[in-house]
Amino acid sequence: MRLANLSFRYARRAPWVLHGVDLDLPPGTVAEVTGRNGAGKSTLLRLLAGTTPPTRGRVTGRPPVVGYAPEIFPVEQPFTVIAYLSRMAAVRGLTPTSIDPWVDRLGMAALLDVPLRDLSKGSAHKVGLAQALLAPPGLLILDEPFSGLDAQARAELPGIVEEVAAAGGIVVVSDHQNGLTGRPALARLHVGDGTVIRMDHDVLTSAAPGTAVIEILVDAGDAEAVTRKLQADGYQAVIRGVRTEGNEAR
Ligand SMILES: Nc1ncnc2c1ncn2[C@@H]1O[C@H](COP(=O)(O)OP(=O)(O)OP(=O)(O)O)[C@@H](O)[C@H]1O
Repeated sequence: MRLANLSFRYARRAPWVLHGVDLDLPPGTVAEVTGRNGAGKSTLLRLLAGTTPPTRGRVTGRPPVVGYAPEIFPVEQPFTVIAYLSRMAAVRGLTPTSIDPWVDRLGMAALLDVPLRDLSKGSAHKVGLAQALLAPPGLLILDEPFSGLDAQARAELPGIVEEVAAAGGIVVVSDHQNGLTGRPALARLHVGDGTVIRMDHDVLTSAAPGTAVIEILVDAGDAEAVTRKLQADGYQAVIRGVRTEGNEAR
């Protein structure tokens, strides 16, 4: 899946939330989105999920089955949990039994007959996660998935992420609680100043102790040549991101 020169703002004269974002997310990628409050993480997730169209630029190669669990599950719907999940299963062409494993894994058995609007915050969050997982997602977008979850569901979530990635799915998680930190190949997408910089955890942590990890800015057009030269000189060098606006790469 690829984002090409993607820009977004909420209104015509509003400031750009994201500007000129280029991003490649190969199958099996697990990425954690970081950035300060208001940086644009949830906006990026909605653009990835396709629930918000970009103002400019393109998203290509989005997998056909997208599971999206928003930060706040919309409970103002006239259904019980089981009626809602059954409908979601039917919409996706699945039988009602597709709900069972998620009821079990997320610990939702006692919630099935509860009206959505009576759910606690954490329980509503579980329903949001379950609906995103009903059909095996080629792209799974989780906005603050650990927020408000009880111990059983928290413990279950990293395994669920691994299963989706192992099946070739892309998983993108916005997570202030660092619930996936420690995963060996965790891509980090840092959102700030309207841009998204990719910092791969394994690159930063695989440096031998005592090794200095340095970041340099070069003209975007020179980035590949500079990287090859550094590699030829024996350095570990990767392009972490390109800032279209400043025409720089780091
Ligand atoms: N529906 C909206 N209409 C107008 N502006 C919005 C809307 N949603 C978000 N914004 C603005 O877009 C910017 C990015 O918001 P976003 O929710 O994507 O940030 P975030 O990084 O997810 O923040 P947080 O960490 O607080 O959840 C903020 O300035 C926010 O005020």
